[in-house]
Amino acid sequence: MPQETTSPSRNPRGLKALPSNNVENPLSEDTFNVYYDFAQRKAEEAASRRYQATEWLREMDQGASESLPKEPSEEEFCLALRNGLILCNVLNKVNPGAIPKIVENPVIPVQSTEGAAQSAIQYFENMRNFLVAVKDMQLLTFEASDVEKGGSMNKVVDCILCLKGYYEWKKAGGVGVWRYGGTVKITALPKGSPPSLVGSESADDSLDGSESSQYEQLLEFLHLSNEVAIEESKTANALAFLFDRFGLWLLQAYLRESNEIEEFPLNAMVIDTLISKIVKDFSALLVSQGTQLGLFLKKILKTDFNSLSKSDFMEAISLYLGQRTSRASNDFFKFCICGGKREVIHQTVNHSTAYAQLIHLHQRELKEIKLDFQETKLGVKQIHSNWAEQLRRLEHHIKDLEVASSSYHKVLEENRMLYNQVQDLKGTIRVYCRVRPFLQGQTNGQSTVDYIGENGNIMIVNPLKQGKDARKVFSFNKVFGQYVSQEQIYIDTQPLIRSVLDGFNVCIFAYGQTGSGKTYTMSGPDMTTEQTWGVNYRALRDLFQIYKERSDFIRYEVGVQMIEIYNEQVRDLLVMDGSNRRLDIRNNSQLNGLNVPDASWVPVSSTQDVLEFMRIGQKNRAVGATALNERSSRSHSVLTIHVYGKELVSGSILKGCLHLVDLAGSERVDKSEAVGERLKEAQHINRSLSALGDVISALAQKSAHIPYRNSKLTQVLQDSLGGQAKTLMFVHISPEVNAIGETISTLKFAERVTSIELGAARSNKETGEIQELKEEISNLKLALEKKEAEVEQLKVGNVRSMTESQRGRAVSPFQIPRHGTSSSIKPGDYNRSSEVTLKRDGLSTELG
Ligand SMILES: Nc1ncnc2c1ncn2[C@@H]1O[C@H](COP(=O)(O)OP(=O)(O)OP(=O)(O)O)[C@@H](O)[C@H]1O
Repeated sequence: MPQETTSPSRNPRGLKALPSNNVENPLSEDTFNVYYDFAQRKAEEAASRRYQATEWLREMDQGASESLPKEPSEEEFCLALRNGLILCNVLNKVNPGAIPKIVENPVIPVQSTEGAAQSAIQYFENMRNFLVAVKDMQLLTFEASDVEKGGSMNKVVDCILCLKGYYEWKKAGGVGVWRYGGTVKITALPKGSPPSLVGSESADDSLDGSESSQYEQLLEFLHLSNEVAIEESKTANALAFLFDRFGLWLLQAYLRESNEIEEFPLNAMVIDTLISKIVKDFSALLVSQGTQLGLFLKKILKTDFNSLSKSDFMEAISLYLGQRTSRASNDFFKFCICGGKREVIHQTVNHSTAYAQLIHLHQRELKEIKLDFQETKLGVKQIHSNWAEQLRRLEHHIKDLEVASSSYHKVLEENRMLYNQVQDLKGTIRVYCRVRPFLQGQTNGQSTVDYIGENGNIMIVNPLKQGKDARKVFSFNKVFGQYVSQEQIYIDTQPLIRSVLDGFNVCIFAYGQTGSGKTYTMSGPDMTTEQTWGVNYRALRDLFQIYKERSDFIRYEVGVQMIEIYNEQVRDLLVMDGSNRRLDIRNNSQLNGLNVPDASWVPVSSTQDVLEFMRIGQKNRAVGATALNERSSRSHSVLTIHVYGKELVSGSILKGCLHLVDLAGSERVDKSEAVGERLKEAQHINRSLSALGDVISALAQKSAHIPYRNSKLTQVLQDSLGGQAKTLMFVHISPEVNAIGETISTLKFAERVTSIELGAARSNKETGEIQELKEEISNLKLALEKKEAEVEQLKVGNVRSMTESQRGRAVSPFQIPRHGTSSSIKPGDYNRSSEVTLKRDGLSTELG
């Protein structure tokens, strides 16, 4: 081991730049030690590189192994190489023919003066050739003065090691450009630059020769040449290490990615491809890094060199590193924010600054979020309390509304009652108007109904007319729009049903042109669901309900009749035998309250009973087809419910009847385009409806004579139109434009009806005494009749006729038989004929 590397007193390279221990520059012991350690380390590294160069020279040249010791001192090394012989021989081995002629004088001991002179010649010749050849090969060179005493042996060592590297690369079959130490070197020199400043062949094109020279000078200035070389080799190692890691990570990542593939084709080709990809990426990365660093250095080198101190340089490097770090941190942030994989970051990035900034950013964001959260919380709380307040106010308001609404309903109810009472007192006929909706399949075209008011007004618009004539307002007791339910229609009718059980006569009839909805209102579209039940069924349901409620103090008997007026003939609809007997109408003196006493009278005790008979009646009803309506009823149907009640305590008798009338279509004859039988029907219908109009007109004018007898219809309804009855008319209209004529005439007729005052209705209630007296009179009358008949028979000796007059009179509790009413109801007979039905429904037959 040479002495200079072990002895601290020896300066292997002079250490001229290191501060010496002199009085002008006194150093503390610590500082001195630091410098000393540094100098020693440098000397050791320089010696190690020198030995490396020596070893190679000895291998390459026989002469070297003789003249150059294995581990020469710097001086020995310099002496051995000074004549350039070894260097030229070695260079010719590396690059045969590089030096065509080598001056090979016999070796003369260096101590002799002659030898020194010869050596000087050799030195000039050989050294010059060597340096030129090395320069031509674009390898590291040195200056001729470097092999003199006091020259820089480090440069000589660098040159030899560079040559060695080149040689080994070449021997290994090196292709392309060889880079010394694998690092980028400053090579390009301007013309005329001293050969000593030649760099390696790897060029950084962005740096010009002067910069290159400056770099060398800078390194010299910093006394870092040697250190740089060491650092370079360290960097090379580090890069090699990084390369390995980077490459292996990529490899790992690739293999991990392909985890699911069972049989991974790890053949040579795959490995080669992978590795070459990694190398490519890594090289690109290095080149870009190198470029950036080069730019940075250029920036520094462009500054005034003389004013650049070592600390300035270090500071600049720190600045650069700082900038790089912060840029990397930013990238790192972005990566994190973009949702990069954390574990990957932990593995690959160790940026404490980045973490710190990230944490800082997160904390700041957290703080902002917390503030936002607090604000939102407050906002929500505020909204909540506002809501609660509003809710309280709303509840209060709703309660007020409930109170107001209940009072309003009470007032409404009261109004209705009062109104009905007034109507009752006035005895006016109540008229309700109902508008039929457009039928299924009809397009909801223009409606003639323009407006329906709350107070019973309806405005009809005639699209065929212009100006004020186009609109006409009619007033009724109530107007029901197209979508009013059956239930709502019935509500105002309900009080009338109670009246029937109180002994009043009530007549409800439906008026309107064919297809305007009369049957719909009276019977409903079908009987299957209670929801669609018409007025008839609802009325009967209520009637029997009240009947039951009062059963403790009034005993009721109820019977029904159903007749049809067709072509001015009255027909019984409850016949079971299909007979088509013409029935007579008898008014005024009917003690039993039957205007058509010969029609079947059927006792009933429940809604079901009535429904059953109504079904029979509907079946028997004459139905004909016209151009206006396929199923046009061309007759008036009258369902009459007779109620007889006896108050159990007082014995008073109550007699009421309810006429439910479904009139035939009210349209004019010409409209129905009927001929023959249909024409006859239409004429009869028109006549009866005209008669109805005449009766109404006469009643409205309070005429002395009311022409009831002009039609069967007015005759049947006489009690309900003029007497002490309560009458309600449902007038129906269709909304279609083509029905406008009929609609207006219907409404005009109905308006006339509204104006009629019949006077206050009267109950048919008779006290027990009157009833007894009446019965007595009746019995006396019967007895008298009997006597008269006997006398008559005795006179003519016709005993047979007498027996006939006594036979077949069925008497119901409220059916006081009249002389000559041989066709009065015989429930017994009826029961016999409809035995099956009656038994099933459990009908009372006690009236028979
Ligand atoms: N308020 C309503 N809602 C729904 N459909 C109705 C309404 N009124 C009537 N209709 C429908 O209109 C058509 C004719 O009605 P409806 O038979 O009751 O008329 P009409 O005046 O009794 O006829 P006709 O004089 O021939 O007896 C029927 O299909 C019926 O279902």
